Amino acid sequence: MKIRLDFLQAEPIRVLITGAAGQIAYSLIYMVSSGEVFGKDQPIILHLLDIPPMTKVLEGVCMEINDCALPIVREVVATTNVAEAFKDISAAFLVGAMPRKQGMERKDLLSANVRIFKEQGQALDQHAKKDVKVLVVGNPANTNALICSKYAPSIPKENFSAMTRLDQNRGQSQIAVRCGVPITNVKNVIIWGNHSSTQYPDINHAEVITAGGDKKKVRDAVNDDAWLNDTFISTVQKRGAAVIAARGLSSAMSAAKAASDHMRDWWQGTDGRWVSMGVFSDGSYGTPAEVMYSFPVTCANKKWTIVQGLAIDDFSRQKLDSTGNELMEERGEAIAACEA
Ligand SMILES: NC(=O)C1=CN([C@@H]2O[C@H](COP(=O)(O)OP(=O)(O)OC[C@H]3O[C@@H](n4cnc5c(N)ncnc54)[C@H](O)[C@@H]3O)[C@@H](O)[C@H]2O)C=CC1
Ligand SMILES: O=C(O)CCC(=O)C(=O)O
Repeated sequence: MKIRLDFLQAEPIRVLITGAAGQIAYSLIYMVSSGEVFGKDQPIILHLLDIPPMTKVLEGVCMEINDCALPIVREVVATTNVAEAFKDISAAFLVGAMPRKQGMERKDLLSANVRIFKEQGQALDQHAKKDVKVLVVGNPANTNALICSKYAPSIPKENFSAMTRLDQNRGQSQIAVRCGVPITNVKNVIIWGNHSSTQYPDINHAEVITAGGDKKKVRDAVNDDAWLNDTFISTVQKRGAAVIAARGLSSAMSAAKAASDHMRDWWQGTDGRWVSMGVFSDGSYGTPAEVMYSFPVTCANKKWTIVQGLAIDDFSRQKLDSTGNELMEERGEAIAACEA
């Protein structure tokens, strides 16, 4: 499919979405193609990858992209060929993987999904641009991102990230509802660690503009430590499972929105706002180095920087350590699965 619009001057960039026939991609493709992520003046060539049994579904998705008549979409490369999918790409959303079913933990997907990310790491290494920005969404996202980067040694480790933005959005939304304010009034909710039930949603540095217009610490505005230290944390940690129980399918619309938010902020910058991203840990805050740990970061010039100097109390310390331990365990299992 080709749509050519001569008035768009910028050179198109190639953007890959894997799992393109799946449910997250169904929302994500539109968000990316509407200009939300890379900018309304940035033409794109969409690369869509899925597996051969999904070819017909992928054809239907391509028909719909055509029918959306999207000004920035110059071309669609829909394929089941990994080399073609990764050729010359500048950004990748690695969504394609098996989702968990009711009763499973995300790490139960590890052995099935980690091999996909080994293969795609190798494909990035061989075919993608060296400054490609990679967002891993497929679970277990942090460890899949680590494996992807391990098998793409020619691409800087800083170019790989895992999605914890959905958890951040969930946390901010819980606080906004509790305080009775719009979501835009809440900032600096942090997700530390793994995108799993050990993640630590931390409000100790978060602020809210209250309904009365005052800027307050979230802890003071909510004024209910029992709710903040227990119900809030477990609601965010278990939100994915709650959606599966309700829908019979895992979160998709909200996951696509979070993937768009994550890549947009990385690409276009956060202007000082903190966002949470799973990134290659340098050991900041006493976390294990060389795992993909979610930190608060700011982004500028297409680079992320970990927010430093935050006070970590004993309650938080224990939670940062426990999710870090899980990531180290996953790393060991994933490397063993890739080498088997
Ligand atoms: N990090 C996060 O916050 C979130 C992560 N997820 C994860 O995202 C992943 C995708 O979820 P859905 O879109 O709902 O699943 P889905 O099952 O609807 O779609 C997945 C698609 O990936 C394709 N696929 C499988 N293996 C592939 C491969 N090797 N290459 C390319 N495509 C492949 C499948 O054929 C399918 O079309 C799951 O692992 C899910 O757990 C979902 C929500 C949030
Ligand atoms: O919970 C899951 O395993 C699927 C989707 C997900 O990761 C989430 O909703 O947070």
